[in-house]
Amino acid sequence: MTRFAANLSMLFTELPFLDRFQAAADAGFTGVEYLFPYDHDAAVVAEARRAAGVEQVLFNMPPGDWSVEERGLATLPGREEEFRAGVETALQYAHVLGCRRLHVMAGVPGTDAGSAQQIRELYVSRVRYAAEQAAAHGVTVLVEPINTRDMPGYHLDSVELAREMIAEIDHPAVALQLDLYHAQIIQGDLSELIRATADITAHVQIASVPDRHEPDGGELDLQHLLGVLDEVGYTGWIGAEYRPAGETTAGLGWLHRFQGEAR
Ligand SMILES: O=C(O)[C@@H](O)C(=O)CO
Ligand SMILES: [Mg+2]
Repeated sequence: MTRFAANLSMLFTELPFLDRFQAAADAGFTGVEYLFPYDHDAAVVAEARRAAGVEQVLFNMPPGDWSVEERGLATLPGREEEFRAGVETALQYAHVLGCRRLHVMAGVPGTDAGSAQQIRELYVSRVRYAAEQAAAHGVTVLVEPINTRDMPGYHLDSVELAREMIAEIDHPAVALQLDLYHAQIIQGDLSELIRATADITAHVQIASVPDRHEPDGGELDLQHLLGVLDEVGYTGWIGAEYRPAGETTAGLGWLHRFQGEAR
């Protein structure tokens, strides 16, 4: 049975954050993910999760100052202390929330961040550090290629680069977060991509392309993609990370259709 997680940063935003857990459960989701829990006390978020009876699948490590377009610290020189403190905070939340996956965002290094080689070395050392800390807590650190139309200048802008980085970091607690929405915009050829990355993929996300709405519309064929994930033996979670075209529950026909099918 395919397991779908509601991304609470995008779904059920009609409701306050803490109410979205129950809304996701009521809609039929068995797991949740979101970008950041840090505006709330970990115990309060954990109680919302527990009361709703959903699994905490994923969230992101602190990204720096989101309001000034910082999108992760892993490639930003001179932010070592903040990066390490963020790893610690994220692992504390993961412990309280019972979460086994943390996304570490690469960041937008900018033109004054150093040479390509220096940025690469910094990225490798920071993600390796996060993985070493995470492994001690039974947590896997994920890296996610993001398309630069949505996030201009984002460092990890291709799946090929993610594979190279994972190989170079060479730590069992690092894996790929394969967001099929970004991957379609970056390169397409998704069936082959799912097959080629099956050995390193620990989390998948879906949305329609190009609008990032419900995953059963636009240029992707969700039924086909779920079939390929089945074919390669993917048994992990699939995050529904899209902006609903209208009210969230009104657009959940896809969930009922695919969850209802014995897969
Ligand atoms: O795809 C996305 O945007 C997210 O998965 C994320 O973590 C960064 O915004
Ligand atoms: Mg994503």
